[in-house]
Amino acid sequence: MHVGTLIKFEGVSFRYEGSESYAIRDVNLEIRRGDFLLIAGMSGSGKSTLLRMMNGLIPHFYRGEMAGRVLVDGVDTREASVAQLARKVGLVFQNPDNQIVTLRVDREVAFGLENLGMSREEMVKRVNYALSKLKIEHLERRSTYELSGGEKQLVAIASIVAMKPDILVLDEPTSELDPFGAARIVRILKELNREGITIIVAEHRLDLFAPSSNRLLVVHEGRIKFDGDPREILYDDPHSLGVKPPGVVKFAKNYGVKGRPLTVGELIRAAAR
Ligand SMILES: Nc1ncnc2c1ncn2[C@@H]1O[C@H](COP(=O)(O)OP(=O)(O)OP(=O)(O)O)[C@@H](O)[C@H]1O
Repeated sequence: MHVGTLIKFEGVSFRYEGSESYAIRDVNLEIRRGDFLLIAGMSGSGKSTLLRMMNGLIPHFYRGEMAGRVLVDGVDTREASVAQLARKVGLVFQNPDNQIVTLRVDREVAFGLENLGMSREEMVKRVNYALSKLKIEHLERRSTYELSGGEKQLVAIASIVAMKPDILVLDEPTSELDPFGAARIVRILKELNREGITIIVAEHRLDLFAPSSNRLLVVHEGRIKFDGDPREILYDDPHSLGVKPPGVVKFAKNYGVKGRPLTVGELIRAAAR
């Protein structure tokens, strides 16, 4: 294993119980410390399944047939409990309603910390840290029932950020958010990444996430079909893998702009050259 490898998949396949086909097929993958890894692919391609294998939800909670092994910081996920893995890998669920379990925002953000046996003083610090990182201090005393879908998504992320995991895994974190809210999530994740947290995010909104990612993985029918620089696949042949190229890419190709820009800013600079 390379120095700096945090998560390693070795010949991993998984079939959910009751399902005839494999959701993940023979996946080999190394995720390194500091990566901002974006996972794309059509609906049902296996993105959520891959993420569930990174924190042990598979095989500990989801039943099925698994081949190969997943190592998190050198530990086989089959040999560690989900609670142990949660100290390293924080997973934000696709649907915040499946994650939020308490009635008030501050309690929700503290919930995971209570299970770590942390002092009250440290817990208050962590809750404040997470609320301020997500810029949702104003929601602190609100009932979780009164939150909008977007607010719930931010609270769900804050409750994982409070645990300060080495690796933050997010399954479509912007599904409930408008473009401004989604751009805010990208900024927050970028900041966390700069602070040393490894970010892994499954998303359909490539236009927002690709510019911040150092690496893009395209999953197709349970297999990794591309693993590399986002600019490469988005400019070469995204359609063959069911990936919709961002508007900037379409524009740059139509008008022959060089330099493979991914953001409007890059596009303008490239066009001016
Ligand atoms: N809990 C489950 N039980 C049985 N089959 C499942 C379960 N979860 C996912 N699957 C199946 O596994 C395959 C991969 O699904 P997965 O949810 O990993 O894809 P995805 O790329 O995350 O999709 P989406 O973008 O819609 O979230 C699909 O065929 C799906 O029907």
